[in-house]
Amino acid sequence: MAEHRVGADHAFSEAQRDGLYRAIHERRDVRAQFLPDPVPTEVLARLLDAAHHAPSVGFMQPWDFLVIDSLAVRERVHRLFLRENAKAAEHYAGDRGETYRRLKLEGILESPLNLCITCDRTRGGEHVLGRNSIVETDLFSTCLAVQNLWLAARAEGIGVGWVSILDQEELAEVLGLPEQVYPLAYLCLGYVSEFLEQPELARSGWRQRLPLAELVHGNGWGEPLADEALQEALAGERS
Ligand SMILES: Cc1cc2c(cc1C)N(C[C@H](O)[C@H](O)[C@H](O)COP(=O)(O)O)c1[nH]c(=O)[nH]c(=O)c1N2
Repeated sequence: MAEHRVGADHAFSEAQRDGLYRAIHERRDVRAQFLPDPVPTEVLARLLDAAHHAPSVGFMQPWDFLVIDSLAVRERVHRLFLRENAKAAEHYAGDRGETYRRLKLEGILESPLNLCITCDRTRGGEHVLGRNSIVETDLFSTCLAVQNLWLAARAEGIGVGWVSILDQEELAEVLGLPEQVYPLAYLCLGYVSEFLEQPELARSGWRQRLPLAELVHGNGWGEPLADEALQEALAGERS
């Protein structure tokens, strides 16, 4: 009798799995490597569809997508960024301040396309299944839509950069958002000259990836894992 492998009926083929993990590991936040080439319509449609297939609390689907190709709108958003980034820079002094000022933290004008993914906090009515205790679950859901799009974009060879150094109220005004609609993610999209191997912040010495083995606990905070083999496997994972 053939050996039964648990899950074998439902697992993807090895090549498909490799593709998924590759998208996860080689996804980057892109700021400095955008090319001006437009994102083809059918590719953009696939990315938006990937985002729309994210999980959401109570199947609320609180997201909307603003496709921003107008240079005038991008210039307005870029001005918001410059203002907020000047404020952010004040938090860092000395060498750290100099390093901060050298960081490229957005590609709003260089990328051919910007996308704002919003969260309608009222979608689904008064009571959304699963959102009784934790009201932020609509925001969490929308983050998952962002991640779906980000990974699908990597598979399509398209870079995505998230710009959060923006005043949300001013951004909402520039984009004409209704009161209940929160501008959750402002993204820059486009083909790239390269995908960096490491996060840009790691490369510039700002901050390194933490060792995974130190972040995984047993049955309570700080408890060792019962499964020592898992502990060893985690220690061997890529940095
Ligand atoms: C919610 C949120 C908000 C931001 C980011 C990410 C996320 C999840 N990141 C990108 C962030 O710096 C990046 O993800 C990490 O440095 C790790 O790099 P990779 O994404 O793995 O390349 C980001 N990057 C940037 O240059 N400007 C920004 O304003 C932001 N804002």
